Amino acid sequence: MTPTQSSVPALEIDRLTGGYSQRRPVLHEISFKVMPGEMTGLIGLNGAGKSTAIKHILGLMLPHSGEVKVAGVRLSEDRAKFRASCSYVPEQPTLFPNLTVAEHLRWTAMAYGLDEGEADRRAAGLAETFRMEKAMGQLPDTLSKGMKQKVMLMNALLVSPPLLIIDEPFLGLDPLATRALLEALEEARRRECAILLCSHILPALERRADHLVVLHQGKIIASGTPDQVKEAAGGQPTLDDAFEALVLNAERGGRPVG
Ligand SMILES: Nc1ncnc2c1ncn2[C@@H]1O[C@H](COP(=O)(O)OP(=O)(O)OP(=O)(O)O)[C@@H](O)[C@H]1O
Repeated sequence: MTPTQSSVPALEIDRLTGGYSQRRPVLHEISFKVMPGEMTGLIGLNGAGKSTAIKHILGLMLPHSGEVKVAGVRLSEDRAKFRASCSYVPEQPTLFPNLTVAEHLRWTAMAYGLDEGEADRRAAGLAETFRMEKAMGQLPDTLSKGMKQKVMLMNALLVSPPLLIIDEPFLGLDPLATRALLEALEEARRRECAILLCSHILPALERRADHLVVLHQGKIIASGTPDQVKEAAGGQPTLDDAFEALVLNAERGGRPVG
């Protein structure tokens, strides 16, 4: 049987061991999948290995062993397709100093070969969603930190790739922008976009994520739905409580759960 598009994971990580040196890997045999239309939260303490995992997913670092597939393709099989299948919003916005907000969106639409009319329509919708209509003609230097982050998010959402990876999106955003982002992510999911979201703001993930992957010292110590993770942590009432219990358990040498 030929698999349909939505039966192919947008992201599949299989027993990935990796990091900055062969002698001291950061990640140890991590495995998880994100299906089209799903949102997975990747959580862990500072230094747990989340950014290192993202670098492997983006193909910026190669596995020591195991593999990463994006939309069913390994980096070594088809570099261009692998790279075009995911879009990444880093924690620190990186914008072109000489392009206005509107020009960033136009440039992204051109780079990804989007239909011009459709891209303009989506860009206008995103500007409205993020309350950025009045800022469309401004250069990055004249924008606030949160507005710069909105530009990054608008560019990623304009493309709507099979896999969208967002690192700590909530920190710089005001409450309306946070709500707008969550709505825009729901809309992206309806278009079968898979989302991997790294954040230390656990209540948002508890409410919105389909799955969670809890990383500690480069190993997955729990995974599953938010309810399964809370249950695995001894029936904790909130994800914050569950996370703390799981980390303390792992530090006492407890077995991974989930
Ligand atoms: N460029 C690097 N060279 C060598 N080691 C690194 C490098 N970047 C990170 N590390 C190490 O890799 C481990 C995982 O770091 P990583 O940045 O993946 O953590 P993180 O989970 O993203 O943390 P945070 O929540 O603080 O962003 C840490 O021990 C860190 O010291």
